[in-house]
Amino acid sequence: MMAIRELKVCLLGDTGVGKSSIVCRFVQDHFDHNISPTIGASFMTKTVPCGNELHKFLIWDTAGQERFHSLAPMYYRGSAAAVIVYDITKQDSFHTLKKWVKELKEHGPENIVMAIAGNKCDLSDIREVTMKDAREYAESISAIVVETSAKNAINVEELFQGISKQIPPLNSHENGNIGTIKLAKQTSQTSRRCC
Ligand SMILES: Nc1nc2c(ncn2[C@@H]2O[C@H](COP(=O)(O)OP(=O)(O)OP(=O)(O)O)[C@@H](O)[C@H]2O)c(=O)[nH]1
Repeated sequence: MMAIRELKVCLLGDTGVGKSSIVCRFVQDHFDHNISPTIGASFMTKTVPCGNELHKFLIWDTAGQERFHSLAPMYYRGSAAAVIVYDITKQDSFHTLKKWVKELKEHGPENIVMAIAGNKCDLSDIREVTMKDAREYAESISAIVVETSAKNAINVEELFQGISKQIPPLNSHENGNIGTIKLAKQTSQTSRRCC
């Protein structure tokens, strides 16, 4: 018997930074050059082992287009973690990320784990955001930070592993409102929905 913990995770960030592509790489190990912009939000799950627990990520991939901004609270409310994504080749997207962090701090769950993903690191020859700037900023807000490439499958697993490690274990006194607890056989299951 192994405890399965359901952890709501949302992805936030500018349109086109690669949120859906990161989720698609993580859940389906697939990359689509012609992926469409998300309308509203999309949902997928993936279960991964973490120590003697299983973490079932309930992943809400939000739409980055400004017209969907007002929907975001539905997805970050009750989230154990937020993955905030920017595109390393677009300084503007790093600015948008900071706005999301501010919103999360003001209106998000108190103990939300924040993970910053600098996506498209396969395009580092045209980067506009340095790793140093990203690290310093992440440190200032106590967030995890990693550069990813959904395209080349770089650091996507590591991103979610990093989140898993930041979630206090079940026997911790701090586990308050970060997911429900179920007992189940030791199976690793992945629910796949189209992205
Ligand atoms: N080179 C490169 N391109 C990527 C990468 N990740 C995503 N892309 C491309 O970037 C574009 C946008 O990707 P999406 O995953 O739709 O971006 P999104 O953040 O979900 O966008 P919205 O749904 O509008 O919020 C697509 O053309 C992807 O193929 C990456 O790691 N490297």
